Amino acid sequence: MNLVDYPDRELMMIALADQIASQLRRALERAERVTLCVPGGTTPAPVFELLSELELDWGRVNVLLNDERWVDETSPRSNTALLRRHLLKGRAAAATLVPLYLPAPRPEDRMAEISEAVQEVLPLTVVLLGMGEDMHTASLFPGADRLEEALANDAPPVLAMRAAAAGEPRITLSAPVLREAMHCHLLITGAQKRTALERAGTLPEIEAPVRTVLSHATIHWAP
Ligand SMILES: O=C1O[C@H](COP(=O)(O)O)[C@@H](O)[C@H](O)[C@H]1O
Repeated sequence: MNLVDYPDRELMMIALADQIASQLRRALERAERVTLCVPGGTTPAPVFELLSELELDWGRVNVLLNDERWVDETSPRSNTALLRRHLLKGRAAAATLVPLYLPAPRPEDRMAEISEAVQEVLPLTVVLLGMGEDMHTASLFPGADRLEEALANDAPPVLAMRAAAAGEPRITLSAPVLREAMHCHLLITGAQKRTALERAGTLPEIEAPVRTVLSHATIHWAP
């Protein structure tokens, strides 16, 4: 595991935002457009705030979530709303959001459109992932209904996913799309997630889905 320990969260968020911005800048020297893929949840807002003010040709950057809860943007659970509040503003307002949620009762109702839009922005240039204490990443939850399919090498790029621990239905990128990213970062905070990360290294992917990216990712941890 390529694990970087930081003395505190603030330092970690600054270092991580700088690394992501440099990787995007370097990729923009060789490609017309690049794709940044980011998590939702409670951890990444500080890194989003820092990134949104960094110098970058944001007009050539696609921004895509790792996963979304099937709720509209008025919900406090919406990862898209989090992105709009903390990342897609300031300099980064010029980036293009590729939505993982479109209004409909179920993810399956809009899957064809969403999947087509996602495939147009692959491969991911930089993926930043989070992890839950249950060792899920994106919406690859232990015990989820389509987890085995999502972990397979021939998985479709985007899947609907349901799991007891997930609350509402989810839509998520699959494991091969995450693993094939040019640069992969996993952002983890606190003692409980550190213990969960170490445990994930000893378990099969089906029990600890985050394991699917552990050999590809730089893992950033702070207490
Ligand atoms: O539900 C989700 O959880 C994970 C972890 O979130 P956190 O609140 O523990 O930081 C997140 O990475 C994912 O994108 C989100 O949908």
